[in-house]
Amino acid sequence: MASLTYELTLAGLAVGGAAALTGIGLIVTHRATGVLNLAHGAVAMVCAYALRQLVVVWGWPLWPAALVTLLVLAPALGLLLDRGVFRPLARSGADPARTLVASTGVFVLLVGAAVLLWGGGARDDAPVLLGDDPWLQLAAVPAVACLVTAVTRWTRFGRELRAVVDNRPLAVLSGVDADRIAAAGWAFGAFTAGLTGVLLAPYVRLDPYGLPLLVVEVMAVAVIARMRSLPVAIGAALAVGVTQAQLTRLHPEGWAEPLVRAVGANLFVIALLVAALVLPGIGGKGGDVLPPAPRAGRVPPGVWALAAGCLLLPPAVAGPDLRTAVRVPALAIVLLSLVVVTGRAGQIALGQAAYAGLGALFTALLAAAGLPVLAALALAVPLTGAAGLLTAWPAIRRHGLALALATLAVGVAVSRLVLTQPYATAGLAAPARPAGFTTDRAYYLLELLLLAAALLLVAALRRGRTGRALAALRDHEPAAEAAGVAATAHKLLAFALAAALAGLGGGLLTTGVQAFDPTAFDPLRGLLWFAAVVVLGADHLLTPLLAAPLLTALDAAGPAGAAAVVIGLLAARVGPIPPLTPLLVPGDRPGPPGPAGAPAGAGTAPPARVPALAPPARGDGADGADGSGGACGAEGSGRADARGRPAARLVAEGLWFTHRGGVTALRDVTLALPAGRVTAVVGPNGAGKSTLFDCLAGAARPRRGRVLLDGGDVTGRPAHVRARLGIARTFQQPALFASLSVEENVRVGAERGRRRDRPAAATERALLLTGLAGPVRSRLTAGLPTGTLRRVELARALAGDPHTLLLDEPAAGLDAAEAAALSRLLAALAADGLTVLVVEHDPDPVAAAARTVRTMDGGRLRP
Ligand SMILES: Nc1ncnc2c1ncn2[C@@H]1O[C@H](COP(=O)(O)OP(=O)(O)OP(=O)(O)O)[C@@H](O)[C@H]1O
Repeated sequence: MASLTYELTLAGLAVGGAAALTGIGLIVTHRATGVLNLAHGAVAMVCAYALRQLVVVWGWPLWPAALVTLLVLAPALGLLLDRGVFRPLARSGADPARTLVASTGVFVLLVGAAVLLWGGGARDDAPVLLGDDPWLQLAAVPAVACLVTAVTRWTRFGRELRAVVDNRPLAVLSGVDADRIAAAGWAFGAFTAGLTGVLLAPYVRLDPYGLPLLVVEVMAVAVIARMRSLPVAIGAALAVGVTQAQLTRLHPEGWAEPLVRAVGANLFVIALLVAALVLPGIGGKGGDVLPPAPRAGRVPPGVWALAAGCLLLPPAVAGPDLRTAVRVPALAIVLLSLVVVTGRAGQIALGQAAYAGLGALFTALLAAAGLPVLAALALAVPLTGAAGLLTAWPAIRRHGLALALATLAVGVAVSRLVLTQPYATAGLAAPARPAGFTTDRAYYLLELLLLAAALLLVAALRRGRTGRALAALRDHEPAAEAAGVAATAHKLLAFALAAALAGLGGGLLTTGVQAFDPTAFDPLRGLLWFAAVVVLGADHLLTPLLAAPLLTALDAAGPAGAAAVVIGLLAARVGPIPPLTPLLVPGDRPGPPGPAGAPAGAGTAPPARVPALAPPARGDGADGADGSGGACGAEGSGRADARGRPAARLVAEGLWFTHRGGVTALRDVTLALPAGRVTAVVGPNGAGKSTLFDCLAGAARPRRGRVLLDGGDVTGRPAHVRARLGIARTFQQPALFASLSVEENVRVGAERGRRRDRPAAATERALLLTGLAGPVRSRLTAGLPTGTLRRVELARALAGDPHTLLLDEPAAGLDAAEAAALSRLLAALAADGLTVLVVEHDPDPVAAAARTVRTMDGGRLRP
């Protein structure tokens, strides 16, 4: 028994050692470059194949071949990735999401290239580098860790590396060559990837798919180590490795047996799932979702015709056998799911293949249980949607890197723990096609019908209120929440709907090809589909219609791996070349929904006492009413308290707030905002004004104290709820939804604010009030002058019919005339009963016009 324990521990330590090497490589690359290299495993696989090529095919002696592979080839590959992909991205200031897309592209590209070069089959003749002694393999771990520690602690390079990690711009200013540091990080990361691949290949079968995915699984250890601590990564890797090995001793009887076996074989997957979903996310918050393409555009009718032609061609020209073609509409529906979740909602979704697989599995299981296949499909779709909801719940609070990892972890876990497990799929037959649709041609037409229905559904979603809210969240999450959009609910909706659509596609696919094949829903497929949709234009309905025939044709007609190489090349270059919406005509954007439905006349005009904002004289395309009307100083029509003073509508009561870094930004701040008055808070940089503002608007929660609205405690209410209660806000930097037109920006506020019953009329009124009712209403906000952007933000805030308006430095970037017009407007709105808070740096014209001006300093309001 003791010797079995020893043997198993040793085997576990060997696996854990390889995992630890992966963790070290990932952490070092991440620290030096800021990139979590998803393609680490693909580099490992390429190096393992290269060593095999040198030794087995070309007959080189083992050690020279290993030295060439690890010390020349692997670092060269790392440098190539740095120069060819990631450095241009870093220089162009690409956000983390785009970098992730590029690393997904590199992953797909390397796998495709390996399949092209060496074929897709598994090989079991990988050269063994360190013999059978696991201690030797294990010794490599502390050796590499010590090397890394010594280099980072005691060399000039290490000091510079730490300087770059701490503050890259500052390090560059003090003469550190950050590019050199990043290049070295990539070279070293690729070396460790190579070492992992070469050590692991003899123990697992060498194939282009398995090894990269194995390395994805062991990413868990780097995540557990918060991409930071080498000892934690090593400890976690060894612990999981040993536990996994020891689990093989358990042999429970009955139903638990296959489950324990599955868990025992996939403990790293479970660790990844837990690390990605349960541990606090790595990476920052906000602004790191996939950005929209800079311009949506009108698609020339010819392109739509081409797409329709591609889809209609097979049944028109091919004979009765459409074996390959039946994959196309099903795949298009799966890809359409990515248009919803990634394109419209901006969420990185790397695990979509899992939902397609679950849809296929549910359809097959329900059909096997005796349901007619269409009923099985109809039930499988909501079931998959529910699975999407369940898995999205912990994932949606994450952003960027953490979200990518969470969705990838879900994809890998579903594939490993469900789709490939005998307890879920043993003896499962593909569902028979529905009666009347048994021939390929008839089935294809049925799929086309369902695809058309799915397209119509998604088109309606995108055009409507929900689509605008999703785009708003994607473009600027804090601003969307401030406008009243419930972020969590909308993201869940996007994930669940996308999962349901992917489930429909998966169910159709498995019924179409008459086989349940788990490899069709492998996590690598998920990466390929994600990359394909992103490079062809994620937020466009045409993308799935073009990508599905392209991928299917490349798979069927091209050499194996060709589709992955093409898509991988495009995705890896997605940063350096302009974002790919090649089929769209720039600038030729159809106008947003017009004022149709808005009642004409009095219903849309600003109230007589409120002057509209003057359009700037610069001629930015805006037009509107003349701002000369004057209700200046006509404040104070709000309700009054017993002593005749206006009653306070919004009250901050003894607020204390401490930021994460330990800075106490608010110290016992009490402020009452009377209804029907403009109140200003002025103060120097760092006084705490924005923090107070965030506490009032619901973007931050005070440590102590309360926020009261009309006497009710709203301290715990989030930003979108406060917007619905009537508190609207603007931001210090204009925060707008870049992919929406001016009018659509305002419309989001009208649809989500305090009064939502007549959004078209409310939008029109806000546009008129802010001088934006002319042609500028259909412009995208990118490129508009700051003064106009501030007016769009104000219009969005006013469109929800708030009773309280919080304005953060509204005069910043305005010229004197614009600022004067703004203070006239605010005074008139206050005269109409609006409660206004203006936070300003200096007592400028806007703040000066306020009835009450309070000064803030060092987190306290002066009496
Ligand atoms: N996210 C944050 N994390 C840590 N500290 C913060 C954060 N935001 C602000 N602070 C600190 O809190 C204090 C108050 O900052 P705040 O932005 O509220 O001041 P402010 O008066 O609005 O200044 P400014 O006009 O420059 O925006 C400052 O010392 C600032 O450095």
